Amino acid sequence: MSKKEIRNRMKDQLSILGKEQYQLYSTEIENLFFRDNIVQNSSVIGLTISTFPEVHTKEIIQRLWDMGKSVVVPKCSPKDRSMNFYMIESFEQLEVVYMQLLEPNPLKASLVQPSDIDLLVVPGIVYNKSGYRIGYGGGYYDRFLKSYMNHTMSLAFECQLSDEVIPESFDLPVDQIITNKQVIHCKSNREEGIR
Ligand SMILES: Nc1nc2c(c(=O)[nH]1)N(C=O)[C@@H](CNc1ccc(C(=O)N[C@@H](CCC(=O)O)C(=O)O)cc1)CN2
Ligand SMILES: Nc1ncnc2c1ncn2[C@@H]1O[C@H](COP(=O)(O)OP(=O)(O)OP(=O)(O)O)[C@@H](O)[C@H]1O
Repeated sequence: MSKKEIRNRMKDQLSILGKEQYQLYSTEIENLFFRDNIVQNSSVIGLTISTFPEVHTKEIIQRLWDMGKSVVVPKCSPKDRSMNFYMIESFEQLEVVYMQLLEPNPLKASLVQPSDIDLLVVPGIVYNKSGYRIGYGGGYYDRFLKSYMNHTMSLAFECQLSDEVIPESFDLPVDQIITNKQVIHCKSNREEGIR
């Protein structure tokens, strides 16, 4: 199956997830996220503002703020498919300008260098256990990750795992995936050849 077919099939599967299950699983992932050592030791964390059926992030962002951590979110540049991360202290610093996604308003938020982001939460639609993923097809994260050297992690519903994800030359894997059931250490899976 092609990347596009795998992506579309998963989108269909996720779209029928009931709101209650969506909330329950998202909260389970959120709780595992906050128990994680890397999360606890990171002060600046990059996330996207989720839209259904992505694992919820607004609740996570609010809890990070409550803990005194810094939250940075991406603004996309469609012309060169690059992203810049801005620090937000409130959801009022967000606006919709691109693809109906909430992004930081650069007039209301400050730009942060990638090297200052301790942990980056990478969005996606389908993942394998070695951390390779299929996203929305923009290639934004594939490009960004080339020069991002700190910790990476994805949040996913257990049903988003599939061994059908075959990496292409430009794909870069995440270090860890947190699902509603488990924490997957992708780096060691890659070393052991587990897909
Ligand atoms: N909530 C959330 N925010 C996010 C992401 C995400 O996955 N989730 N992104 C994760 O990367 C970035 C935005 N990703 C995007 C990916 C694709 C397209 C886009 O233009 N898609 C075209 C098809 C592109 C193609 O075929 O090459 C389209 O849908 O028409 C836009 C944004 C940043 N913000
Ligand atoms: N590092 C890169 N440099 C240049 N082009 C790239 C790079 N990475 C990906 N691309 C291009 O971007 C397009 C989208 O890539 P892909 O289908 O892997 O996106 P995705 O992983 O689903 O999206 P995302 O990374 O935004 O979550 C592809 O056509 C690919 O050729």
